[in-house]
Amino acid sequence: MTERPIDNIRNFTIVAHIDHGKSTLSDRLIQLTGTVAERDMVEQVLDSMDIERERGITIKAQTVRLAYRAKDGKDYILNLIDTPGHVDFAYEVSRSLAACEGSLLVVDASQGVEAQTLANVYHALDAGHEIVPVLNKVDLPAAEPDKVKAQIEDVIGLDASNAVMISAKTGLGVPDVLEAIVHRLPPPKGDRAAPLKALLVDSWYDAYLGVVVLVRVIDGELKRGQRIRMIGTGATYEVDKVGVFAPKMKDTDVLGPGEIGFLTGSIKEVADTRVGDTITDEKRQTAVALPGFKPAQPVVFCGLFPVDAADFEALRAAMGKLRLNDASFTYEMETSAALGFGFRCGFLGLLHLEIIQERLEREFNLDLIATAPSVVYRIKLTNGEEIELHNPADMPDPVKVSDIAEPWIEATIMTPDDYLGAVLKLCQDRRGEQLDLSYVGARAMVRYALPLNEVVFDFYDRLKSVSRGYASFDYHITGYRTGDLVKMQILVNAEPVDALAMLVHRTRAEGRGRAMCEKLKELIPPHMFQVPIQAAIGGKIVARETVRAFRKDVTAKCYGGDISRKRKLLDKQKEGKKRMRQFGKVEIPQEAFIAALKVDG
Ligand SMILES: Nc1nc2c(ncn2[C@@H]2O[C@H](COP(=O)(O)OP(=O)(O)OP(=O)(O)O)[C@@H](O)[C@H]2O)c(=O)[nH]1
Repeated sequence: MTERPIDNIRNFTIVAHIDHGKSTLSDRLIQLTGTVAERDMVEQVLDSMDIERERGITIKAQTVRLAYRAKDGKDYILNLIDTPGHVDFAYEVSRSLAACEGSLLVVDASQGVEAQTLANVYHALDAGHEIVPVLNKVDLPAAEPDKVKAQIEDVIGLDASNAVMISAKTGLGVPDVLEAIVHRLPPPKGDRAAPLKALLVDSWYDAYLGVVVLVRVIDGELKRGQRIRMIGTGATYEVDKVGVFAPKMKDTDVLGPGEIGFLTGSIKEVADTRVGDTITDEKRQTAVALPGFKPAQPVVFCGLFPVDAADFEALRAAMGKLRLNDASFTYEMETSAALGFGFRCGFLGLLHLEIIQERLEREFNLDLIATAPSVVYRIKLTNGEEIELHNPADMPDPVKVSDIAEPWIEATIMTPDDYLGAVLKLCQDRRGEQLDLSYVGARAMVRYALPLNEVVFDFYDRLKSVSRGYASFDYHITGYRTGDLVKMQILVNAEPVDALAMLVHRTRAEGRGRAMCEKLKELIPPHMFQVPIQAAIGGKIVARETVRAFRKDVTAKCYGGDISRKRKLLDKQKEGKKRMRQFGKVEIPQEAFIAALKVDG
């Protein structure tokens, strides 16, 4: 096999705000370089998971190697590492960036710079990337490329005078992107004669190959049969296969400096690999390890319980399978008085939670109840001990608590001026503190400090609704602050429902309690007796609603003797019952648990 000269390699990512056309451009690049035969071209090759394709979002970093003959007649290898576009998966962005030398900054010419454009481009600049601005969607009548160029220069401070103008949809200008990658992004640097040094970019479980490790070789060579050592974990393996993504996995004999590819060995579990670790040769080790990354920490927790208690083991098995490919998702067994056996699960954010829940229900055919999402609180006890609280139901007795701290974030929101008032009000209502307000053309850019607790429920949905979809949002966690937080219980028919317990700020407790009771009143069907719903802090009731008594007779409307129709209705009601949970004498529908929390107090 011919050695690939390092000067002819380009490793790059595409950074963009959601929907600005990253996937469409990736597909075009794959198509133009003939990497995938025309007949195999499924739209959006890189977004391979079903849910990713349906929701149009990218979750796992994917890689593809493009072979490109440039106008100068030279053959190049272009490695594209895809990056996820959603804030929940920001950590996956930084690992992809670390494997590359340059980025394409894709900005929708009809929308301009958005919150995630900024967040992602700053990450790329931090990673030392060379950046080529690309203005996409110039085919749209609303495109204003000159204005957007000025924005890129003013807000980001990048020279946009030679931005590439394209329409990823029609293909216009896309060949210029390939030329820009070759001529404007730098080749990697590395020493083939040096001992092996490679970055462990990502790893996942493949049904046929076992654990597959995505690597970026910095120095030396990675070969089949080589014994390697992971410096961070200390583990050693023999390399079974090395190869590249073209875009399907294809074996090669060796990966040289600057190359991105995969290796397999007798690695048992994804958990045995550490993203950011340095891979070296067992016998001839590199002197200096790479700096590595901080592991992704789950920040949002919730309980997941099977609707049918008999599904508990199936749920455990399904979670184990998902965790194989997603080390950022954590779970441990939990029991709830109301819901029985289930799991306390940790996620990177609300979207991550929804995706995992959806995959469990869809791919594993499970019916689940999710409890209130909660952030991780740090509680100082009067005896000096400090604990982390992942579940409001486990809150210690308030007399033993000296203070409670909650995570805060810094949020960047960009919005058309027309909706600024509504956006500010929303942030203010969520205990936000304004840090900064400036303008980017006709769009306002605000920065707010906000408690994460106020953001996890429905902040993003509310933001989209008050701005008619025009505001964009990005955040990062800045640290913990103590606050006047109290545990609020919800009592249904005088019984506390642990799955609905939550920590709230004292000033917001009454409003939220009232809103939850109102919402539950709508969601809990009438019973044969009155069902009081109460919100309580300690022994004090702060809100109350009542579901009035009513006898539900579904067969009343099928007068006449059609017994099969009657049976069908009764079956349907039984089916409906399965999705209910019994609390004492009261049945609460499954949807109530999340819906009750999506209320604006
Ligand atoms: N008119 C027009 N539409 C485009 C163009 N490029 C992409 N789109 C459309 O814009 C939408 C979003 O494009 P995607 O490529 O899925 O966006 P993305 O940035 O990959 O989104 P994420 O994967 O969620 O980050 C799709 O409906 C595309 O068809 C373009 O050049 N012109």
